[in-house]
Amino acid sequence: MTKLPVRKIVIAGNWKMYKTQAETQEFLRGFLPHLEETPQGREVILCPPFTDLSVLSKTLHGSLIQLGAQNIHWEEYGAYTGEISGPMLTESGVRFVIVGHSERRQYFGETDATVNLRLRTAQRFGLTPILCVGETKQQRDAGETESLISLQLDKGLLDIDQSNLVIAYEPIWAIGTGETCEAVEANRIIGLIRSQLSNANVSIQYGGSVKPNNIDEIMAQPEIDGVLVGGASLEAESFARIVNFQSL
Ligand SMILES: O=C[C@H](O)COP(=O)(O)O
Repeated sequence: MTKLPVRKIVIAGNWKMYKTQAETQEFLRGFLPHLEETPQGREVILCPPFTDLSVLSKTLHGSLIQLGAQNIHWEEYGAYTGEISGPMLTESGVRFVIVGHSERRQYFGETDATVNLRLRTAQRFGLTPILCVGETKQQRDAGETESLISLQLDKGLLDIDQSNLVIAYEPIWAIGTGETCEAVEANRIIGLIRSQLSNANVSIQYGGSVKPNNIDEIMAQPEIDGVLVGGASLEAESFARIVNFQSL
């Protein structure tokens, strides 16, 4: 299948709970010059901790990089200690938000129902959500990958506008482990995800131990429209190599 031009290439760095503001400035000094070599049409997103959003928003104004957040609450305001709202994010210059990352599901009790609420709210405030789905090693070994992902999509995407959405397939066993899912297998699962969508033009990323040495092969796969990068997005040179991947 040929990639349609309407499917955007979306490359996002998820910094998780890494980088102070000073470290962020240092990263940008090393990273920004590399964007001069970035081919047109690639959407580059940084999703830092909340405390870095304002500083990034000011520094990145007018650059190719878009800002993303790692979470959004479904209420506009209220007594929700530790959460953040849509208006707070948009005021900080945020355009994208990661929803349903496996670390949120595993450590913070995120369910498909709360994922759906967060997705709806992100869209209500004009943000583009990046919905994460993926299976554990145990679920893969039990042959449950396809049914699990199908359920995550069914419940997560209830009443969601698929014209303003990015999906990330992140097999949990490949996150932070150095064990990448074979590119061909990631392509197969992403094809299945696409077949379940009402809008075939949704950009679908792969995430899980994406590195400079495997990015070209991953991006050569016809169904894969981008990557969601954890560890390798923390270092300027390695994230620059990923953003400036070579088409095979
Ligand atoms: O959101 C990013 C993913 O969790 C991937 O993390 P990783 O690249 O460190 O494996």
